[in-house]
Amino acid sequence: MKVTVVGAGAVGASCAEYIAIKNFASEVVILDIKEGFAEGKAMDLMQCASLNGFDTKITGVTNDYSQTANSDICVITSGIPRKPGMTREELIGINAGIVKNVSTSLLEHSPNMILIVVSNPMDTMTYLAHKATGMPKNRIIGMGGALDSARFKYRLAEALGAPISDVDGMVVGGHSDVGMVPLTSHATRNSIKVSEFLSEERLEQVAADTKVGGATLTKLLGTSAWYAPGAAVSGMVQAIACDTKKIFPCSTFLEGEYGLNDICIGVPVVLGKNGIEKIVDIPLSDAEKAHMQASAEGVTKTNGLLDL
Ligand SMILES: NC(=O)c1ccc[n+]([C@@H]2O[C@H](COP(=O)([O-])OP(=O)(O)OC[C@H]3O[C@@H](n4cnc5c(N)ncnc54)[C@H](O)[C@@H]3O)[C@@H](O)[C@H]2O)c1
Ligand SMILES: O=C(O)C[C@H](O)C(=O)O
Repeated sequence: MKVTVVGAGAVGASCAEYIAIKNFASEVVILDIKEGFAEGKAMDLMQCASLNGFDTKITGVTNDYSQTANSDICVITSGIPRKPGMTREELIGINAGIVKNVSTSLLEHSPNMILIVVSNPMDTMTYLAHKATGMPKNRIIGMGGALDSARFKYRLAEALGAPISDVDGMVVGGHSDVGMVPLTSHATRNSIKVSEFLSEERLEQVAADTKVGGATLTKLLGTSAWYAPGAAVSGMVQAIACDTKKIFPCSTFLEGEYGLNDICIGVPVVLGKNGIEKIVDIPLSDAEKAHMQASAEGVTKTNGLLDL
């Protein structure tokens, strides 16, 4: 199993590290445009191998796509992150050109790859990769919901005073400060609905804190987060590589599901060796349906800024 990660920055390196530590891939190639940067990150990570007990071979390359040839899974993390006070959508001007270029270069050398898009604004970048490469929709997957759901579970556990392992919950919709749809009505603590433990007001606060999860960290860190994003990507890569059929909320091209068309947005999907193996249609409450519709309108507006 060969995995390529484009972008050796904060998220790309974190993702490569988690993939290596989980020890399911034979090879990880990290590619960056900055001379020597990916080579340095790869060498540093390889020097963790004996300490952390993994056999994955990690190599770094400067913009040489021939080294990514025949990758099974490719991850795009290249592009600029936001600074405090910015929205993800403001990154489109620079990141669209990068994602278009990177996705087509990857496809030239790995025609059968499954592509995971991380760069922001992620739903629009996933849509762009779809249009730029013409790849089948099951092989282009945007990462956002897996991270947002991890943040939702963190906030729920905090409010419940419960261990995170006791909590389950999912966030669908667009990966943006306003577009996320935390599915509070489906969230549980050890199969008991969280509404049995928390007031409506407290649950609204949990949802609000979840939606600004990325912005909160960006304010604290001065740039956007990387540990949980890297862990979220590595979980998705593992599900595909090991054909686990686990369900993750992912951004995927919709053709009528959830009443939406010609858009990539977060919905629950089954991940396996073919990428997105099934889009899972779950019943939403009226309020969740309305949030999903508004979220889709926001993503469509951002998609309209693309030069396709
Ligand atoms: N979808 C999500 O949930 C999620 C989570 C975290 C970050 N992000 C996004 O991921 C992106 C990366 O974030 P980061 O914190 O790692 O940024 P970073 O600045 O640390 O790393 C980005 C890397 O991309 C490289 N790069 C730029 N153009 C390139 C190109 N054409 N080819 C190859 N490499 C190129 C840069 O040299 C840099 O090393 C940002 O757009 C950020 O908003 C998304
Ligand atoms: O917040 C960001 O800009 C980065 C990422 O999308 C995140 O949610 O951490």
